[in-house]
Amino acid sequence: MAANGEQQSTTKPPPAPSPLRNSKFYQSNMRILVTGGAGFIGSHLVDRLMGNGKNEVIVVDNYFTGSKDNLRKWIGHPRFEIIRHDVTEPLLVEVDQIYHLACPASPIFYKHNPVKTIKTNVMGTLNMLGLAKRVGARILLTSTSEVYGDPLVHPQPESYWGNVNPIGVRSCYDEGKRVAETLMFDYHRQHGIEIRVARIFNTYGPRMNIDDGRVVSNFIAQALRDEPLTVQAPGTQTRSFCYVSDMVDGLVKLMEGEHTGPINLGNPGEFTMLELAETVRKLINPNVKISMVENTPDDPRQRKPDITKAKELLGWEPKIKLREGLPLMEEDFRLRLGVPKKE
Ligand SMILES: O=C(O)[C@H]1O[C@H](OP(=O)(O)OP(=O)(O)OC[C@H]2O[C@@H](n3ccc(=O)[nH]c3=O)[C@H](O)[C@@H]2O)[C@H](O)[C@@H](O)[C@@H]1O
Repeated sequence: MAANGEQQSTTKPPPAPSPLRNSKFYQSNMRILVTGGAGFIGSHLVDRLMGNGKNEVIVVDNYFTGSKDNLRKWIGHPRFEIIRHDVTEPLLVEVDQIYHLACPASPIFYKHNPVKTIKTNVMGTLNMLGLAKRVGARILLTSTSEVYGDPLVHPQPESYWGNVNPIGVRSCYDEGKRVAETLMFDYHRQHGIEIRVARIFNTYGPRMNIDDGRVVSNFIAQALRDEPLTVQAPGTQTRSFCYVSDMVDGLVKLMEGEHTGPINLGNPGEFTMLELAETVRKLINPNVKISMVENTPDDPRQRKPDITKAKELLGWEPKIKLREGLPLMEEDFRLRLGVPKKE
């Protein structure tokens, strides 16, 4: 281990990138693959990558939770391509960078077909690492705060190994992402692949599926529909919510920087679910009720990122506070649900 806690590559140099990169007539545009690019975070990342006016972006998605609608503005653009493909099957494309996001992230979706979830994490990551090795691409994995399980250390630094139930209903995702991280580091050590590992904490913003099932989208949709906000018991469990544009900044900085990670990306502002419900109620609909409902097994009791590494190594920290981000998401949900703001 190096002094900063990162794993060092012990063997081969990285595979050579395409000869085009070193040729006299160098292509200035990067070819970037985004798996899960039609999803919530993926589509915001695509906007950022396309926005620099040079990159060519290829999206791969099986549309289980993603939607072409999220990419509407890029469809037909000469530097943009979209492929309906499931990452559990191999893929061959010539690219320079791979952002590997593909996997359902909301507990109700990842628990819906747990065998498929773990296959996506394990075989999907193997396939993308195989592609990175073959074409000499740098690959970034979006891992998750769920690798810390129900954490006994608070806040969670990257050096914490976690407290995960290996046979619980969440393990298809938690353990799946843990294996995905292992595969990333094994390919790095054994084959010299250039890797980047981000551990993403709860993220929210426009384009989340309205019936995604995660807490911020649930509360906003419920407040707009005049339905009670469903706080899962005990309501004192905490989460830290990062606005999606901050998250995308962090992902791009990690990919472009020199550090393999793992690096936590999240907003350290910590709230109980009851506090979140109160905030949403005050902001959107003061008449709405809060109802306490049953929780699901193994729900982490506390979660807050230690972002010292992200600050020091990437010069990144989130800018948007929950109170600033929620209204932006409210606006998007109002449009999609057809609920105009009352004067
Ligand atoms: O939002 C995310 O980015 C994260 O969402 C999930 O993690 P989790 O923290 O369980 O997300 P939620 O389903 O939004 O639950 C957060 C908390 O809110 C509570 N909750 C959820 C839904 C609801 O209607 N009411 C409610 O009180 C849950 O009990 C839990 O304590 C995923 O497992 C993570 O991979 C993902 O990074």
